[in-house]
Amino acid sequence: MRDVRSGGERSGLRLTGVHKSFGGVAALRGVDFEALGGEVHALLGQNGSGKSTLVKVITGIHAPAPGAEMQVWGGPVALPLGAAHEHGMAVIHQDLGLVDTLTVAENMGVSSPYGARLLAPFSMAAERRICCELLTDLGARIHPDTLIADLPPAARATVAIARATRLLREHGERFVFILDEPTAYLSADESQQVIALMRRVADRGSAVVFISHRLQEVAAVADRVTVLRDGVVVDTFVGQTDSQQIIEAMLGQRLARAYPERAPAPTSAPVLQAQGLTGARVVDLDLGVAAGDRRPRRSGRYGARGDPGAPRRRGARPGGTGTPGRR
Ligand SMILES: Nc1ncnc2c1ncn2[C@@H]1O[C@H](COP(=O)(O)OP(=O)(O)OP(=O)(O)O)[C@@H](O)[C@H]1O
Repeated sequence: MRDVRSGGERSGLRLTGVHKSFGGVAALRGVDFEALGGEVHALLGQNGSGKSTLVKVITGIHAPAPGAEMQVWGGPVALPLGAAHEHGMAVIHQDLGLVDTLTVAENMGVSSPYGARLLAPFSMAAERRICCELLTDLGARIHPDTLIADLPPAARATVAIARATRLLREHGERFVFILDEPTAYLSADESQQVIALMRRVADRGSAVVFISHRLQEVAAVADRVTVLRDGVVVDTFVGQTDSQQIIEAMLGQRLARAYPERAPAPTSAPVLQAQGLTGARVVDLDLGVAAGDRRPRRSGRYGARGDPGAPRRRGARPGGTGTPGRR
């Protein structure tokens, strides 16, 4: 179902009529998007669907074509936006941007208003106190003198959000956080903790935009899901999300068509068979291919690109997330 009603007073971020092209490539084509305070709003789409471009328009990195409008907490803002943090908005990127060799409090200090102004007096004691206050507010018990390098991933994400809050609250009390694939390289346990963190942030009144390719996580936390396809918002799902519907919206076709049922396993004898193959990217591989096979039967570890056994490259999407990539 498509839902374009304004959230009224709860509207943390509202964009209408966003178009953005790069030369001949139309990255966004008339996008409307709204994130409400108190909600986690997942922004989904296949690679190249326009998610990053939309975030860059929101944060002022890209200027949209004339005609686009944006409101933050109900107040109109001029586009292209100047400094997003002055409007209470922060993007938390995958790498979090923390300095591993500094402590939690020092990281907060680096991006504090004092840090930014450089000339203003800086008190480490005050920084520690503020740090504890912000972390406690996020429900975290992290000592301000802990080195970032010694923190587990979910705690680091908490510090990144606390640090952003440190800066944002200079400009207001209500915030919009955009988390760009924060769980992409985390284990299931760690991801759960980051998801719980997002929930807490939203429950404290902020609008949280969650960009992810992991549909199970989206289903676990999102109050609304907006799907972009080829630069167009094709659907917004409210409440309980049905992964199949979301995938179909992302693909633009029924799943049955996109992934037809596999042909029954061939019964004929293999025309090619190999056992115990080992090489640069293959370990003890048994392989059998029969006439009519769509996929060879195999066992052993196979390190080819795209295979679940392959070492994951940075930037590659983990397999088995339920999200089909563009093929
Ligand atoms: N700076 C740019 N110059 C030219 N084309 C661009 C630029 N940025 C994005 N595009 C194009 O705009 C379209 C949308 O890209 P965008 O990066 O916004 O998609 P995305 O949904 O964020 O993808 P991903 O999940 O891979 O990050 C793509 O066709 C992309 O190639």
